[in-house]
Amino acid sequence: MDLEKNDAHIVVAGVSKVFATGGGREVVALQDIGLAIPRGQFVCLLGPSGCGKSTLLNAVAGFALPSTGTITADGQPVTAPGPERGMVFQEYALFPWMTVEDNIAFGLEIKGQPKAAIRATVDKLLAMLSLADFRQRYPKDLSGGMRQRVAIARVLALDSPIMLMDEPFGALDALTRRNLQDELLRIWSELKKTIIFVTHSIEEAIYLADRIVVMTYRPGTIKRDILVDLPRLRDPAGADFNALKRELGQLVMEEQQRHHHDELRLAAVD
Ligand SMILES: Nc1ncnc2c1ncn2[C@@H]1O[C@H](COP(=O)(O)OP(=O)(O)OP(=O)(O)O)[C@@H](O)[C@H]1O
Repeated sequence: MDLEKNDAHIVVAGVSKVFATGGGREVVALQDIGLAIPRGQFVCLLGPSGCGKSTLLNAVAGFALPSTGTITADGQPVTAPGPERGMVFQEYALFPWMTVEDNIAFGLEIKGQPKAAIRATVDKLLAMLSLADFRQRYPKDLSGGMRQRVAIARVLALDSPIMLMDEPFGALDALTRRNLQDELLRIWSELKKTIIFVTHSIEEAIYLADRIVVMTYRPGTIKRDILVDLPRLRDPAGADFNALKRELGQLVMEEQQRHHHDELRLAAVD
């Protein structure tokens, strides 16, 4: 384990996060989370609403630091957002007044890169994400799937070795979602990123991940940490896929029920 930790790209150690919710009440969103993520691993955080997936991702991103515990990326403590950790949100965080190419170029311009280098990177990413015909469009004139391609290209432009993705495909229809999952797998295997990907969807987690971390509902802890060794591209209709889907379904259902009971209890108190 120590060897694994020394080699890990991201290390989360003893992380807890407590939110004060007013009236002296507290929510323990995360409790004693420990994870060592090797370079290049594709990790999915899976669990029902409220189990702390986004809280954990935001802590790794440096947006909201843990109450206790430490997170390191490449051996460096995470104390703020940084260029080595790119984030893709569910809601496409694009600038509506900028074209596709300007959205992708934005981070590079901030970094002060020369114009020719920016142009070369943008062209490469437009081709990689099949956006070349859309470079002059504005976000409002794009479908949800296309917008999310631009959001991914924007993070890739910064060349972050770590990609943090918070339900990035949650708002897309099934077909577009599968297309983007396939694109992401292709990009991941080509660029060798380390990815932490939050999802509610068991099928999405099995389709994408090397490793699935199932979380418990309040306090958010690690319920199960599963390595997925099914060959890629995975077949959602396959027997092994479905056996794992059933196993994970059971685990997630238990936590969903705890969520449900908690809501009933809180409603009774109010
Ligand atoms: N800023 C905050 N203040 C108070 N409580 C919070 C805050 N952010 C999150 N929480 C609580 O912490 C718990 C974990 O929330 P979090 O959003 O991380 O869960 P999640 O698993 O990502 O859920 P979802 O899938 O719905 O986004 C929830 O009970 C939530 O209500």
